[in-house]
Amino acid sequence: SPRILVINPNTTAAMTDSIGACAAAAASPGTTVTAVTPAMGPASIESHYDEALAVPGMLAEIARAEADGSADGYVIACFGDPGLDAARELARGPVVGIAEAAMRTAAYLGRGFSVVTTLDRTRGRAEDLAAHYGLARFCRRVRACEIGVLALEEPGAREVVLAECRRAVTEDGSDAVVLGCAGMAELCAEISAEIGVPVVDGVAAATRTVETLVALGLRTGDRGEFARPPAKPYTGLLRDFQVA
Ligand SMILES: NC(=O)NC1=NC(=O)NC1=O
Repeated sequence: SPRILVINPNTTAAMTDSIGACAAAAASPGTTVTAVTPAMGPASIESHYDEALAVPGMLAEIARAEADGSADGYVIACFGDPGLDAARELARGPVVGIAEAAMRTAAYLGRGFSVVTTLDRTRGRAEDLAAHYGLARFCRRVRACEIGVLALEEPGAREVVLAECRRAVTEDGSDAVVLGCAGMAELCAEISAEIGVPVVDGVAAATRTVETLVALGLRTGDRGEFARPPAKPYTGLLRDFQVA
């Protein structure tokens, strides 16, 4: 049975627990889902700086799982898809980010989707990812709740997210809404029930996507761009990142 490692690239264990529960709920009965928190990195990812500093800790989790042979595929559970291409160089099995999975899934559901994310400053990243994945024509708008990632747990946050999702339907004419943060995963069912269009949570979408790729015996091509990185020294805090 497939073993999926879900990596929360930030270092907030409570978020890892919530993400892991959503991934496990989405997975098929025979699939094993393990969620992990990196040993180092930002408490949340809300800027390019946070995203850059999340990558080494996330990659270390993939390197460990590859050394153990303990995972058949990986989910990177942050809406910036941090370190996705580097992860694909290290992993034998498929690696899927929650933004790519959610956007590709939403594109099956109609002519256009809106993304509802956290801080306004992260909207550009979501727009860039849509374009990078060839989905700019499907992504009608990226909206921000102006709620910090760790503030999603606070009272009143879910109402703000719900209101923004409603506006995505009434103002953007979107056929689907994508939740633009792993911290929103547990709100998906509730928001879906309220707004009358499909709501895509990237944690669930990525988990099922990895499961499907593994079941089809598919993995990242390792002939060229995504071959293992060339061996070389890394210094200072990165000295343990030398690839065998
Ligand atoms: N757009 C986002 O808020 N992304 C995220 N930051 C995190 O720490 N986790 C996410 O999913």
